[in-house]
Amino acid sequence: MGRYAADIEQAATHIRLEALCKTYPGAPEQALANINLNIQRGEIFGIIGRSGAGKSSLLRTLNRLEQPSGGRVLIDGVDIGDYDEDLLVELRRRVGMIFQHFNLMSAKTVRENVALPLKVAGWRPGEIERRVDQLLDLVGLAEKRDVYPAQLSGGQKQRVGIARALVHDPEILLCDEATSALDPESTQAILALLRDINRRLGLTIVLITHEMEVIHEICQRVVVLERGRVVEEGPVWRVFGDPRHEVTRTLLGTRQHDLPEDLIGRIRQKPNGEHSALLLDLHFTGASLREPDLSAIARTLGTGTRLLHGGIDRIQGRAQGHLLLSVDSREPEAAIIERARELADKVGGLGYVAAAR
Ligand SMILES: Nc1ncnc2c1ncn2[C@@H]1O[C@H](COP(=O)(O)OP(=O)(O)OP(=O)(O)O)[C@@H](O)[C@H]1O
Repeated sequence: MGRYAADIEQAATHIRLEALCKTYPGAPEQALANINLNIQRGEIFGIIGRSGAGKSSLLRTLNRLEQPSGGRVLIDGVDIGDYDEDLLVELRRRVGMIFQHFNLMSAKTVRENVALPLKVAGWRPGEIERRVDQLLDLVGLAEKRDVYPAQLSGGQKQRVGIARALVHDPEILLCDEATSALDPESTQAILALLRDINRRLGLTIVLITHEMEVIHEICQRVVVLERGRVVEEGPVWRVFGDPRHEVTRTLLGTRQHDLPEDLIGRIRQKPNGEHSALLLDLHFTGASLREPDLSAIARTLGTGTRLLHGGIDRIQGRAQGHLLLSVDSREPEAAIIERARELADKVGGLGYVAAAR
């Protein structure tokens, strides 16, 4: 992670959305309904939500590819809603964009693809050459400058897309599912590149994705949309570590702690005789910055305590996750949970399992 959420919170607002609404002609529902958001300068900001939640609509209002039906989009405090054609051309140079399917011209070489927006802007050939070389160096594609897109891997194509998006030295980069068409290795490489240009160029990056790993890897803050509304927003460590809205929990489903089948089969609501152990969930949300202290767990819960399932992940420098323990004790559940509170951010009993002998 580059900057952590605390630093980002102190940065200046770069993009501000005020009561933003979007209704498409003939559509029964609003695609965006009263969105209020601040995106800070230099942060990597993620937008997630189910299909049709309004992610693309939101992203596309930031460079006026979509015209809002109501509310305002302010960039550096300036409302872009009244921009005329000339100002829109200038805006789209300040706000670069990359796409899932790269949108490259297949009949043009890498160099020509990157050069095109500069040509359109009337740059002189010598200046174009210098700028294109500089950008291809930045994205690590200098040796591919004269090949055609068909000869490139997906990751390399996206590097061309990134170089092209950076030609006018934008202050904002919009990423529309930029890694969704890539294999895991290329995804990692593109994310590393985005992180690198965010740091080196101070770019504000706004991305939409259905890949939660992408948010986990590079975003500092994330917003969750549902039916055009913001249902949850916050630092990634908070939203991922302690999701509050059901939609967020569903989206994070694969990352969340799920009980394995065999354990589900063994859980009883009540202790079953002598050999029942309480199944205790220690949840580390990241809020307290605490890390699981194994000796404290053993001291507090007793030496008969076993780790059955779970694990700890790290997001933005915070340990997060669940540890599922079986606690072999005759004490009432409430007393065990009370004592366990000092061990984790949240503690809960999930039932009873047969104690190990
Ligand atoms: N050009 C359009 N005309 C009419 N309705 C549209 C148009 N574009 C989007 N919509 C509708 O607006 C809503 C939000 O769509 P949007 O594409 O912003 O969602 P999304 O979260 O990006 O979805 P996905 O993840 O499937 O790409 C959906 O109900 C969609 O059907």
